[in-house]
Amino acid sequence: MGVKEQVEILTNKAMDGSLSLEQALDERLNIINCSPDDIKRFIKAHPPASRMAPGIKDLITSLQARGKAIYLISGGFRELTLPIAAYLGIPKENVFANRMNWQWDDETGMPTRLVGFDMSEPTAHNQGKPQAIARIRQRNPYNTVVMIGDGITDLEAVQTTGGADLFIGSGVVVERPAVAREADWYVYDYNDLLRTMQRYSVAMVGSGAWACAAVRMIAQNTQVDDAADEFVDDVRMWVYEEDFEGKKLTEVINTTHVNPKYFPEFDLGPNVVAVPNIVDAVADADLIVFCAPHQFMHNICKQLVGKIKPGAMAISLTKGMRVRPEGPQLISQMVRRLLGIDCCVLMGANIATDIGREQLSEAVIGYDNLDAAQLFQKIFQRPYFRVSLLPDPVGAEMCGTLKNIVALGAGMVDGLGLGPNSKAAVIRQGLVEMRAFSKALYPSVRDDTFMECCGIGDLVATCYGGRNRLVACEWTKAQLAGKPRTFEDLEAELLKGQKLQGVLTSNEVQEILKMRGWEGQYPLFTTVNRIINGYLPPKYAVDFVAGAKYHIRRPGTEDEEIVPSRPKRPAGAGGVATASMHAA
Ligand SMILES: NC(=O)c1ccc[n+]([C@@H]2O[C@H](COP(=O)([O-])OP(=O)(O)OC[C@H]3O[C@@H](n4cnc5c(N)ncnc54)[C@H](O)[C@@H]3O)[C@@H](O)[C@H]2O)c1
Ligand SMILES: O=P(O)(O)OC[C@H](O)CO
Repeated sequence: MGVKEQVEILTNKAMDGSLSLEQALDERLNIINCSPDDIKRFIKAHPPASRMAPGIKDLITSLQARGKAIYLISGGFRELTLPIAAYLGIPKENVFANRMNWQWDDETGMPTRLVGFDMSEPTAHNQGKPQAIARIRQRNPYNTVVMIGDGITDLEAVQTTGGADLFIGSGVVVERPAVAREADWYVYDYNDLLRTMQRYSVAMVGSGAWACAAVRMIAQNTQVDDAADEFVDDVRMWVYEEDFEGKKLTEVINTTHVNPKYFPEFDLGPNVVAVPNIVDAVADADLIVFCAPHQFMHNICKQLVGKIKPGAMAISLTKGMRVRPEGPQLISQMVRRLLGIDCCVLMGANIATDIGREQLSEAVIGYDNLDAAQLFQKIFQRPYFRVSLLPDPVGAEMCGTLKNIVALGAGMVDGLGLGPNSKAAVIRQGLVEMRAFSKALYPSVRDDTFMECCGIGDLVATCYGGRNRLVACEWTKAQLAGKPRTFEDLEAELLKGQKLQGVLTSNEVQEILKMRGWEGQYPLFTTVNRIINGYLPPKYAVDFVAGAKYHIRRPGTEDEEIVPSRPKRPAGAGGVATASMHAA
């Protein structure tokens, strides 16, 4: 009988429990009696790939992709187990196996002859596997440890206090009746495990330009079918139903895979399913992406109360906030409050059409729950869309909200026909006020967040290429031409159904500034607000310090009136500040 057969017999005796592990090791030592070169030759002749049970590599890859830690605990030898671990992508610090003790050559310092085993390794003894698991648990606060194996010594892992919580017996290579009898679950094919692992279903709530660009990326990611696939292919998208050229918009999207009204240039993908009923759209979703204009979000959330799958997680891409008598509320806070689920945010310099064109863009996921953030990162990350994680969700969302006010100022600069220096001044002051206001409301907000793509990055992109900038620019030109138009009118004409966030946000933020007596500390925010409400002419966009110095007076009427802060100076005509007031 050859060495291989003799070792196999001993291994089987140890695995079916008829020989103690210590005895089996001793006897193996006598049989093997190998040198380091013998081991090298063995590994070369029998590379790890040739020694794998079918399906095990895919199973491990898939578990790791879900963030599960994998350990290899073996009664075999470390020298032979490490190459297998490397092949399976298991870090060597996660390997427990027996260590060989060598005789060393005094001259060369090289190992020459096997002389025994390191008996301090838990795997050198019976009950060694539960001991190894106990060590793992001491070092890591895992909630659940599952042992998968085919031997009695693997089964012991679950029969001992402090060991594994569940044992899955394997009959993939060899079936041992005692193991099959006692296992919590017994499989003959690792693909059975793979198939039963949870896959996450994703829903998008919203169907405007950014919602469509985002769902297109998600659908590209969920469509990938490989061992690491964690997501159901189809993505359900709630569409606020409307007619488009005589047909229902949802029908048009489901037949053409394009949203012709809000994102006309781009194919969303065959796996995006437009759903007109919001409850149907999210009912089965594990991951819910909110991306609707902020003014609709409260009504949206109210419709979903009690309709969300237990354990679902959310992310908000919406930029804006809500102001209630009891104080401000960010959209993610509203989702959390009304729906009782975790909600991260995704914020960045993300102009929808550029992302549709697959131009490089950056975003952060602001999170409290790292596991949720990592899952969401997987559904958004594309080669052209770099997503990083930021543990400051409030800071990120405040950036996304407030930059829309600054973008109005930047649009005014453009409408006034001024150049980059003036716009830079508005952007710089805007960033200062964004940071100050965010920290004043939420002291935990981090300074560094404003240097991220959700801060300065988004501010620059929006002030040069956003819709708020565009509409404010045209509004300013109309004012200067003496043919004033309203923001609503220009929004409808220029954006064709898309929604501006900046004007509402400016009014919402100004309400907070007024309530707290902070207007003077935020001259750009205050001046922009006064301009869009007709109290100051657009030229104050670059003279915001002066613009904010006017007091608002309520002379016994509901109407606000702007007057200069220094009463003796001459005022302009009527209640609206003019250039002559500023000259004062
Ligand atoms: N467009 C962008 O480039 C972009 C980029 C980043 C972030 N955002 C933010 O994403 C959010 C969503 O913007 P968008 O670009 O996806 O939308 P959008 O402005 O392009 O479209 C408006 C959407 O609102 C929907 N709608 C209209 N009336 C509604 C109602 N009563 N109730 C619910 N929905 C209604 C429309 O069907 C449409 O889907 C906003 O907060 C925006 O600031 C937009
Ligand atoms: O087009 P805007 O002005 O709504 O801005 C779009 C995005 O917020 C840019 O990141």
